[in-house]
Formats: sequence, C-alpha cells, structure tokens
Amino acid sequence: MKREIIKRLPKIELHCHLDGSVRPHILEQIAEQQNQPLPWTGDALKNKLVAPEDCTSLLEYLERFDVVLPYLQEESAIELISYDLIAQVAEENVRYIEVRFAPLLFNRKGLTIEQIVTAVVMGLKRGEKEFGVKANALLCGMRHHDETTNQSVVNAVRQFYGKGVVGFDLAGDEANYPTALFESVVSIAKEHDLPITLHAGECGCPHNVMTAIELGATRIGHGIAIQKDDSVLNACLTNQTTIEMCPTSNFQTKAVTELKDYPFQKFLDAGLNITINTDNRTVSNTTLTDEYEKLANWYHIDYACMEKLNHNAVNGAFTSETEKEHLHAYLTAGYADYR
Ligand SMILES: O=c1[nH]cnc2c1ncn2[C@@H]1O[C@H](CO)[C@@H](O)[C@H]1O
Ligand SMILES: [Zn+2]
Repeated sequence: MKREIIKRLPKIELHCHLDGSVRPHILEQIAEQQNQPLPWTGDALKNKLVAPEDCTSLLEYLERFDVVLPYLQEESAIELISYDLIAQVAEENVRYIEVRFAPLLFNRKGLTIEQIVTAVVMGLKRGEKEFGVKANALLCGMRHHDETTNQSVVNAVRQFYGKGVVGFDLAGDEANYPTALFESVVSIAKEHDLPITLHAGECGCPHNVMTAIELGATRIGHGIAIQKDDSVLNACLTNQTTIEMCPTSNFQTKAVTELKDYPFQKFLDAGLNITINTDNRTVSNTTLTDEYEKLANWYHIDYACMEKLNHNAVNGAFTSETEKEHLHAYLTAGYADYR
C-alpha cells in the first residue's frame, strides 16, 4: 500500500483536538505577534510540543498542552490555529472534519466563551472557504472543571448549535474523574437533543463507556477498554455507537502497551462502527495518513477497509443527512479504483 495513495484518498476525521494540533511554526508566529517569544526553537520546540517517547500515562500526555495554552488566549491566535488546522488536513484530502476544543481553557485573559467560540468558527469557515474542507466544531467540557463551568459549555453548544458547533464532549483526566460524575451536565445536553460524543474507556475503565452510552453519547472517544467487557461491547453494537479510535495516541497514553492488545481487529470483526482519527496532530506527531499507514502495516488492511472506516465516520458525523449523502458519494467515487 502506497503512502502517496493513502494521502490522496478522501478521508473523514471526527476526533481532532484544536489545541493539540498547533504547528510549531504557527505557534512561533503567534508568540512573536504577542511579544512573548518562545524560549525554544526548532527541534527543542518540537520536543516540548510532542508527547515524549516514553510517555507513561494520559496525564503525562496532557501536560504537553501547558506549553501552547498561554498563547491561545487571544481571538486572532485562536482564529489562526483554527484556519491552519484546515490547511493541514486539506493537504491529505480530509473532506470533512469535526474539530474539538475546550473554550474555557482559552479564557485566561478574559475572553468570553462567545468570543472564543466565534473565533474558532471564523477560522474554520475561512479554511473551509479556501480549501473546500467542511468543518464543524465540538465543544469540550473538562473533567477537572466544576459543574457550573461545564454547564456553561453545554449552554454555548446550545447557543451556537447549527452555527458552526455540532456537539458536546468531555475531555481530560478520565482516571480521576469517572464519567458518572458528569451525569447532570451531560443530561442537560441530552435534554436539549444536542449530539454527544464522550472520551471514555481510554484509561482502562469499560464502565465509563457504559455510563457514556446510558447518558446519551452516540459516539465514544477511544473506547479501548470496551475490549475488557462483552456487555459493554454488546451495548455499543445494540446502540450502533461510533468508536473514534486514535492509534498513535492510544499507545502514547498507555491505553494499550503492546500491539497484540490493540483492539482494532477485534472491534472490526465484532462489527463495531469504528473510525480512525489523529486525536492531536502535534502532540501525537501524526497525520491521518500516518494513522492509516500504521493500520496497513499492523493489520494489512486494504483500501476497501479504509473506505469502510471512512463511511463509518460519515455515518457517525454530527452533520445533516444531505451533507452525509454528499460525503458518502465523494468517498465512493474516490475509492472506486482501489477496491
Ligand atoms: O486523548 C485525550 N484524552 C483526554 N483528553 C484529551 C485528549 N487529548 C486532548 N485532551 C484534552 O482536551 C482538551 C481540549 O482539546 C485539551 O486541552 C486536552 O487537555
Ligand atoms: Zn481526544
């Protein structure tokens, strides 16, 4: 399987964090504009932004975000990284992307949640117009934030729903903040019929996935721990839950440590609606092309399988039925010569 072909084939991405996908040269540009030059350049800067080779946990992985966040507190910077993410994915023919971020990590200098969300949506729309990639935003509550703070994120999803924002997510430290703690916050999203995808099953706990489904999530971020409990796997099958797998990230965060324990083939054979994603392009030092290339090397998947994974992503996407029809048709045409 040729990398150039994988790169060129149409792709859909459902799980990509904005703040984990800031290219080093863009961060340098922002730092200069803000008169807070970075203390590192070149490889030293990259090493600060990318999760370490010997990363031991999700918490250690998440420490990487501390480097970029101080620079993402102004509207122009937020707009620029959003636009640049679309530029990045256009290069590898991602046709539709859902970009997620936690608005209340960008308010250290006093920006309101409306200003923050508007800046992201403007950047995504500018990218959409220039590169022809459809982009929608997902707003993340953070597990370490209090209930009132996370409720204001759900309110922002309501306010911006259909105006560039398409759903709610919960990100952050799953091991110390299990999904059940967020019942009331997620219920508000559910009561208002807002689409929900939750990070769950990234830290060894299958019951977090079960709780997420019970609370109304139709998609699960990572879901690796589903392999530990057949009742959870069956619940995912019954509910046709979409699973957003992120192979590189899953090894870095130690959701798995050995290839033999990675559940891609198991999930595929079981008939789960799995999709492939980058999670964080910079922190995980990856692209969607890299992720598919890894799967091709590890599992010898063919182009037809890649096409199926992308159709799964369209089915799980939080977009209109008309848009989904267009995306399915685009995929079908794009893979026609490679089945
Ligand atoms: O794999 C992950 N699991 C849980 N949380 C994550 C992951 N990647 C990024 N974030 C968290 O989501 C926030 C909003 O984008 C990031 O700031 C990071 O803290
Ligand atoms: Zn994630």
